[in-house]
Parts: sequence; structure tokens; C-alpha cells
Amino acid sequence: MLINNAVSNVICCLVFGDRFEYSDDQFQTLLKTINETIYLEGGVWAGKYNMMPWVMRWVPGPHRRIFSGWEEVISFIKIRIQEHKKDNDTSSPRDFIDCFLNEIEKWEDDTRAGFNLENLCFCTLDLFVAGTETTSTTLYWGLLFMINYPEIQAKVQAEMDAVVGSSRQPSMEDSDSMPYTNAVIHETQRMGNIIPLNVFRMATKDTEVGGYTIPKNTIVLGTLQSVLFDESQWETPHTFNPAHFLDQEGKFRKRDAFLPFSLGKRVCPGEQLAKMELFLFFTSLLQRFTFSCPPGVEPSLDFKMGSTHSPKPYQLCATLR
Ligand code: HEM
Repeated sequence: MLINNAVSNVICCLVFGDRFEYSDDQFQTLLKTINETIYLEGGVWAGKYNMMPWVMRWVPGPHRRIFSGWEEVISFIKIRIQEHKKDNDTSSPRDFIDCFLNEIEKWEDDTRAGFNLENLCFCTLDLFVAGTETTSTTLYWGLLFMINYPEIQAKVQAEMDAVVGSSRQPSMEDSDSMPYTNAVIHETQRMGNIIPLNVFRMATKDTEVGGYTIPKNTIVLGTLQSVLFDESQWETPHTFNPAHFLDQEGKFRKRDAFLPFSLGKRVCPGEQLAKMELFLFFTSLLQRFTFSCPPGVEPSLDFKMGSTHSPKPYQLCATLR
């Protein structure tokens, strides 16, 4: 929960202009709701609902919690928007909501521009949820890989000690001097494969792709798992191997098949922010702590599959370095 809250605070500052304390029970409950709802959305009950909504609407089951879950998050956002409306100073926007409110005012005569309160609510929801869940889940994978592969963790820490030391915090400027750590973070994203099926999209017009015709309104899934584990692209696709991102001299190398953020027009708009967060959180944690399995517990890479592919809850020991 601490990592989830810390990560969420980054996007909360940008969107709501505020962070939430680790002791804020209401916010902790909201994070749990987001977590559970995203899990349920990828489950079998949600699948049944999508196939037969006219029947499933009346059938009891966990799929009903998906609706109440999002209602809870939307209510939270609506309250924040109302608060912003009360004290928004158009000459000095504080955050995403203020900027959007200014655009609503600017475009009030043109309804086609799309700047209205409903869109503000759903754009805020997208940024808040996407910015919270994905980066947290990637960090859970990162720490899980570190307790499964302590020798890799030791190499990251050795690089950290040489480049950053222990008296200051790591910064993005250190990133280029830390190829091994960068390779480990990239390999975490590849093997963590947190959005294997990508986000569902729909063809807006008849389209030709690779000789196939995709009629208008067809739902399209550009699966990311197929590239992240492509046997023609990766030397050891099913093994956690930071060398995938290192050349002969140990320098960082980019790979064409590294597409956890997808690509094209709908590529993740949070890619750059997420990359910064992953580097800063991961390095700050490994600078201060060594992570290991609790005594008597066998390390495992068990996962659960909802809308995201995430590790099953696990315990770990954090020993101060
Ligand atoms: C490790 C972290 C992240 C991963 C792996 C990730 C991955 C993705 C992927 C695969 C998509 C779908 C792209 C497509 O449809 O082709 C997406 C969409 C999106 N992401 Fe991220 N994301 C991450 C972090 C973030 C962050 C921090 C934000 C917040 C700024 C964010 C905001 C969004 C939004 C708003 C969309 C929907 C964009 C649209 O509908 O056009 N993501 N992300």
C-alpha cells in the first residue's frame, strides 16, 4: 500500500494539485477500490457481462462491484472538481483540473471542442487511474525480481554505490551513467508484461493492415505480450535477463520489440513520466534497502490476471543497508 500511495501521489499532484498522506484512511480505501475494480474488470464475470449485459445486469456476482467501484472513484473526482471550481484563478492554473476548467470557459460557445465537465471528469479518471496502477504494479514486479535474483540486485547496488553513493538521492541525471540499472528496469517491464492484451480499441473506418481488412467498428487488440516475448526478437524471451538491454561493452541498448507502452497514435501519454518514476523509485529503494524473501519462504513469481498482469501479494524483508 505504501508504494501504491507514494506512486499515486505523483499523478495526484499533477492532476489534483495535492498529495494524500499515508495515514489518510479514505484515500487508502479508494486505492484498494481501484485495485480491486481493475482486477475484476479483467475477470471471467466481466467477460460474461460483456457477452450478455441484458442478462448479467440482473445476476448477482462480483461484476456488480465494478460499477460501484468506478462510481466511488468518480464521486471522489467530482468533489475535487467542485472544490477547484470554487477557487480557480484563471490567470494561474495550479494543475490539470484548473487548466481544463479554463479551456471549458474558453470554448463554451463551441460544444464540438469537447471541453465540458463530463470530459473533464473522465480525463481526470483516466490520468489518475492509469498513473497510479501501472507504475505501482511495475515496481511490485521489480522488487519481486530482486528477491528472486539477489545476484542481480547486488549488481544494481554496486552500480548505484559507484555512481550515486549513499549521501545524496539519485536523480534522472544519473540515468545515463547507470546502464545496468536501466537494463534491469527495462527487463522488469518486459517480463512484468503488465498490460499483455493492451487497451481495447475500435476501428473508426474500414482499414487494411498486412493484407487483412478490418471493418469499421471492429474491436482490435494489439497484444503487447506477442512482442515482449517474441522468440525472433529476444535471446532468452522467457528468462529474466538484463543482458537483453546491454551491448558487448555493457552499454545500454534499445530494442525495437520493447513496447510496454504500445506505439502509434494512442501510445501511452504517461510514458516519459512513468520512466522517470520507475527510475527514481527503484533506485531510491535499492540505495537504502536490500530486499529479500522472509526466512523460510520460497521465492516465487506467481501472478494474478485481471486487466493487468500483476504479482500475487507477497511478503518481503527490507534490510537497511
Ligand atoms: C509502467 C507504467 C505504464 C505502462 C506500462 C503504461 C502502458 C499503457 C498502454 C499499453 C496504454 C494503451 C496504449 C494503446 O492503446 O495503444 C496506455 C494508455 C494510457 N496511459 Fe499508460 N502506462 C503507464 C503509465 C502511465 C502513467 C504514469 C500515466 C499518467 C500520466 C498513464 C496514462 C495513460 C492514459 C491516460 C492512457 C490512455 C490514452 C488513450 O486512450 O489514448 N500511463 N498506457
